Amino acid sequence: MTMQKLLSKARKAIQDFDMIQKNDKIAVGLSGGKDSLTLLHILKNYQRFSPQKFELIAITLNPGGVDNSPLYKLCKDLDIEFHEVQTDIKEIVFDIRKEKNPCSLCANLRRGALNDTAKKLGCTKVALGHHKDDAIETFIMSLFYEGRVNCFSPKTYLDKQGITVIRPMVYIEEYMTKKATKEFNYPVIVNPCPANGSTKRQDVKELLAQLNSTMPGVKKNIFGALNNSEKLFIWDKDKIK
Ligand SMILES: Nc1ncnc2c1ncn2[C@@H]1O[C@H](COP(=O)(O)OP(=O)(O)OP(=O)(O)O)[C@@H](O)[C@H]1O
Repeated sequence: MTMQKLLSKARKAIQDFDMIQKNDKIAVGLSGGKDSLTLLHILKNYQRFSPQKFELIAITLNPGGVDNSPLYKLCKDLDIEFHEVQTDIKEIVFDIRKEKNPCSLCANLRRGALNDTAKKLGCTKVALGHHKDDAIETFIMSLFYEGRVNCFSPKTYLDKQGITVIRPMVYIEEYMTKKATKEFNYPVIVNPCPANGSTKRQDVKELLAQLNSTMPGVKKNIFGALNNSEKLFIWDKDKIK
């Protein structure tokens, strides 16, 4: 039942944003966290009935010193080609650059290494495990911390690398990835990051949960606004003049 629900939401997002084309080779960025493990499982199932035939592989970037052997086993069981790339991201972020706000540098380094590896392996697409709650949180973080109306896109073509990033789980709520993780017993790799859980994203997540309990529907409305570009009423001086 959980897989059927996940598949129906993923299929809708894939179709709404035209994410997959015939003969695509898609690399799932597999962190070993619940979200990308769920994504890998969804795409493996989706492959069976997708109208566009595509190849699927998984890439894991090791930030340094993580035992990812459970991911090798999982991919073997699912019959998915698996690539682990050793990196020195942890050393660069924490020992060399000694970043006070490590998350954005770490995310940039991971994104670059993942896209480069996918390109080298002949992939046309990279799939990331961002879900609906990530989108709502990112939208609010941009507004609150940067004063911008902005969010990541469900599909982005990167012309430098010639690769397209897709996020097939943008209609899937986080609670569903937690449920899938329990139900299918995914081999979750504990995130070794010292900043894990104490980030701005965590603050916004908690704030939204509080708001949503006192004002039910808040998260639904934020997500609705994100999907309604025609109703973006902002003060445009040139148009108002
Ligand atoms: N070390 C990594 N190797 C490969 N892909 C990664 C790695 N870290 C992150 N990604 C990809 O980028 C996405 C977003 O990264 P982020 O750190 O926000 O993860 P997350 O929201 O905690 O998700 P997850 O539960 O999959 O770790 C992940 O879902 C995954 O697809």
